[in-house]
Order: sequence, then C-alpha cells, then structure tokens
Amino acid sequence: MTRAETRIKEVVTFFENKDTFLGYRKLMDCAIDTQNLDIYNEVIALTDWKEKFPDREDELIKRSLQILDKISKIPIEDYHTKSPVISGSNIIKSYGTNRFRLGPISVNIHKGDVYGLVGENGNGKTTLLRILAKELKYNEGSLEFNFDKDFKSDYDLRSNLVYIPQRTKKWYGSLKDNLKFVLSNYGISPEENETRVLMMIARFGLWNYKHLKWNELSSGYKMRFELARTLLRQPELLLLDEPLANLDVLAQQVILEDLKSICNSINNPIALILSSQQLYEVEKVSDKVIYLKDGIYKEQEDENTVANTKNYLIVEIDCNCDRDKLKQIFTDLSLKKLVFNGGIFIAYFPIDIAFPLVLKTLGKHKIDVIYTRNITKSTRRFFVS
Ligand SMILES: Nc1ncnc2c1ncn2[C@@H]1O[C@H](COP(=O)(O)OP(=O)(O)OP(=O)(O)O)[C@@H](O)[C@H]1O
Repeated sequence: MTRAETRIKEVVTFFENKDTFLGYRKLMDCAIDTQNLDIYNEVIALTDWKEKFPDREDELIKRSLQILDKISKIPIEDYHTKSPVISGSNIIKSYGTNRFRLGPISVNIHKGDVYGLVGENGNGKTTLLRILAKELKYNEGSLEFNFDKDFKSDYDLRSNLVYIPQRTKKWYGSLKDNLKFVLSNYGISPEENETRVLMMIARFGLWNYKHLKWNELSSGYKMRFELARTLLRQPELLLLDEPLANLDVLAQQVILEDLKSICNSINNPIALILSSQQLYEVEKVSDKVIYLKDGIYKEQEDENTVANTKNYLIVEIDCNCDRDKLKQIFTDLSLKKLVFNGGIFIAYFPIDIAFPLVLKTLGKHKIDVIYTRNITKSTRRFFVS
C-alpha cells in the first residue's frame, strides 16, 4: 500500500467512526496533496454546504467519502527526502560580553519532521529560531540550507523559509483579500488564486471569518490566518515562535495535529520547528524535542550533566494527599526523592520500577489522584526547580 492509500484509508476509518471533525480536516489534507483544482473546488463547495447545514452529519460523511474516492484515483508521488533542509553546526550567538550566549548548537532539520523547541523563559528559543530564519547573525559556526527550490538571494529564501514571530503585524482589508494578495505575485490566474485561497480558508477553519478584518478576529484566529498565509507560499521550512500562545486548549491540540498532518504531506512535506511552553502537547506531535537550558541544547551535553535524572523512573502526581503519606506508601517501591513542584509532586524511583506498579500502589492506598503521568522521557523532567 502506498503512503497516499494508507492516508486515505485512515480518513475513511475516521468517518466510519463518526469522527467527522478530524476526518474532514484530514480529507482536506488528502485533497491538498493532489494539487488538483477540481478536487479543491469540490471540497470548497462541500465546506460551504457543511457550514450551512451543520447538523447533517450523515450526508456530510457520504459526500466526503465520494470525494475521497475521487482523490484515491489521482496518482500522488512520494517525496523522498534524505538530506536535511537545514544543517547548523556549532552555532554560537552572544549578545555581548557577560550577556546571554546561545550554543554551541548543532542541528539537522529534515522535511516532514516536526521539532518542538522548549525551555524556560529567556533560554534562547527565539534567538535560535531567528538565527535559523537568517534574521539574526551568529558569531561562530555554520548554517547550510538545502532547499529543493533554488534561492539566489535572501529575498528568494523568504519563500522557502517562513518565520512567524510571537507578535505578528497588523494588516488591512479582509482576511480573504489578504490571502489573495499573497498569491497575486505568483503569476497564476484569478480563478486559481480564488480556489487556492478558499481551500486554505477551509483548511484552517476560517470559512465563517473570511470577510472579517484584523481587528475583528481573536488572537487565535489571527494565528490561523498567519498559518494559512504562510502555507499558501508552500514553504519548505516553517519556523513558528509560540504559535499556541493565544489559543485555547482545544484549539492548541487541533492546530498541532493540523500542522503535523500538513507538514507530513506525501509530496510536499515541510520541516517545522515550533517553540512552545505547552510541553506535553508539543511532545505529542514532535518527532524530536530540542530542550534549551541557558542557551545549551540539553541533549548535546555529556551524560554527566543529565545523570541526575537519567537513572530514575520519574512520575508526576497531582493528588489530594500530603507528602508524608505519599512517602509512606512508596517505601516498598524504594522511593528515592519526592519534590513538590508547582503544586504537583514529582516522585523519583529506581529505573527498574515499572510505572504500572506506581499506579497500582496509588490505587491500593486509595489516594485521591487528580492526575499522574510518567515523565521519565519527557522534557518536563528538566522543569523541576
Ligand atoms: N537584542 C538583544 N540584546 C541583548 N540581549 C538579548 C537580545 N535579545 C534577547 N536577549 C537576551 O537573550 C536571552 C534569550 O532570549 P530569547 O528571547 O531567545 O529567549 P526565549 O527562550 O525565547 O524566551 P521566552 O520564552 O521568554 O520567549 C534573554 O536573556 C534575553 O534577555
């Protein structure tokens, strides 16, 4: 089975399970992979219908499956990627003597992969993103870009590589007109421009917002607009600084899933690096997490510096229980350390203790657990004071 067939099959399963919200978004990704404007127009018409008749789920599923069937007949070539789209080697950036210093940092970023960039405030996330975006000069090291589309100048580079900062600029006119403006420089017909823009509007859930102006949109929708605007340019590398900052919890998950799916395109994959404070959400979609501490990429440090967290099963526990009680119930599990961090306990056990055993112990002693998670492999373990 080809990747395209697998993807379509997955979408059919979503619809079969009546997971229509997810299914429809994934259907749009399959449609975008075809780059076929007739398919785009069918999806656009269905989106318009869906918004008019939000309660007619069964019919929506039926019509979606019909489009999927058409999509399945369009051959889609796999993109084969081996070399990284960007390679940074021993990059160092210093803002001056005795001031913040980033690096040395070495990274290889591949198309189709999502990289989460995490770290406490002021640890160099924005600095690294701006260096990779060629917005900021570095002092030492090297940075190589290896795009499929040639670039002769930094101006050309801007269409291969897009950086969306934390605070985006105000724009004027309607959302749709602003998107159409992006494509007006690409020498395509007005009809194609309209179709591509409407497809992107549909993809980012902006259908009912397309005629609104900047000041009529919430921050979350402004971010969706920025993503739609960016993806119209079909970049190869996308750098997002805190894209989740203004989104509600559900919207954060939706946007992350969408970004992952879009970047994983079969024939047009994108390398994505996004910085965020939403650790778990980001870890869930990231192929790799880059954790910065005082400007250093933690994974690159030698083993000794991470040894203090390396040989433990580390468990985060939020419960209505005092420290002494927890210490007592975990005695049999050879509890090594119990830290109270931000209202939540972080318990360290020997690495050979299995997490289910911790759950069993909590259950056996009827501890009123609000939430628990094994963070042994999560970068969350570094965020303990
Ligand atoms: N132009 C500048 N001149 C001097 N110092 C700077 C400059 N820009 C950033 N810094 C310093 O560099 C350090 C890293 O900043 P950076 O914005 O990269 O961190 P960050 O991890 O993105 O932080 P946050 O999570 O708060 O956005 C900070 O100490 C900051 O004060």
